[in-house]
Amino acid sequence: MGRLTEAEAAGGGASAARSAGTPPAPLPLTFTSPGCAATMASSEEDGTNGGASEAGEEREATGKRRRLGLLATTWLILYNIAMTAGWMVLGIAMVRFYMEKGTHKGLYRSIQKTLKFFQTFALLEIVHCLIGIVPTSVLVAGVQVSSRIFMVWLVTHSIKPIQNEESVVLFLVAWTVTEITRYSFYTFSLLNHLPYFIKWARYNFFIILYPVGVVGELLTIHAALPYVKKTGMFSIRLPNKYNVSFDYYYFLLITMASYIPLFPQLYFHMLRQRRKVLLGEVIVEKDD
Ligand SMILES: CCCCCCCCCCCCC[C@@H](O)CC(=O)SCCNC(=O)CCNC(=O)[C@H](O)C(C)(C)COP(=O)(O)OP(=O)(O)OC[C@H]1O[C@@H](n2cnc3c(N)ncnc32)[C@H](O)[C@@H]1OP(=O)(O)O
Repeated sequence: MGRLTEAEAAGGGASAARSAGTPPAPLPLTFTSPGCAATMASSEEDGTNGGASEAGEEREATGKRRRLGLLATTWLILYNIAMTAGWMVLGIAMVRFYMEKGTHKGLYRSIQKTLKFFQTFALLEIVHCLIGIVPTSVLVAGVQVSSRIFMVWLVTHSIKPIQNEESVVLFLVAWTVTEITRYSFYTFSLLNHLPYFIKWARYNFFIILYPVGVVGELLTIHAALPYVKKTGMFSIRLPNKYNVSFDYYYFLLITMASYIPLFPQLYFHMLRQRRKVLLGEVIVEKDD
């Protein structure tokens, strides 16, 4: 499978696709698409003409909202507002804590309830995708959300001795800035009043924040390893009546290793989204 840039799609690429008997890919993928894309890679097919005039974009957005339905749009607006507010509260609490105490020690403890609530609430993103009210790939959303839930509940919440690690602050800051930007981007987009700065921030901040967040997460899991090994927490040893064994220590090692194939997929997905939205590049799959 090859890919066409916008210029190719407009000219030779599109005609090549036509002459091959393949109709050009429908652009853009709308909210009425049947559910979510099935694979991470397939999410790149949803080309959008980012180079269209503002009026065209607005018409397109309005059309999209109409097709999405009032109920789903209203729900998404409320959801995104709530999430923006939640992550803002978290961000302000972190800044206040640091200004008052002058240390990061105790910071996680002070914000953990808000963090757990809003990060767990983000499970709805997988639901949104499954029921087809957002066009994100269910795999992309699933990997993103489940890795966060794992970090919050099965690592940071469960392993108290690591809660004061600097690496926890690293991923908390990366997550918080990202989510305030991301949810406000969705909110303003749904309201058809998207300031350019928010759009720019949504598709540029991640370039630094994604690796920073991943480093924070990996260092935190790494810091947890000695404790997990010593205590044998969440592990099941043989012999037992079910004849099964599970070692959380090795599970953590495997999880760390799984970042190697999975993180680049998410990162490149975001780079493709960036090219599409900021640079107006249309990526069209063509048959070889
Ligand atoms: C059980 C053990 C599990 C262990 C797993 C281990 C896996 C390890 C690998 C994972 C590493 C992850 C690390 C991560 O946690 C670190 C960080 O997050 S650090 C901070 C930086 N992070 C980021 O920048 C995150 C970037 N990620 C995202 O933005 C999303 O999660 C992602 C799902 C990747 C976004 O993808 P999406 O395809 O949705 O992109 P867009 O935002 O451009 O949206 C596409 C279209 O969908 C519409 N949309 C999406 N969501 C909404 C919504 N809530 N409301 C309204 N509309 C929505 C959006 O408007 C776009 O529409 P259109 O194309 O029509 O304009």
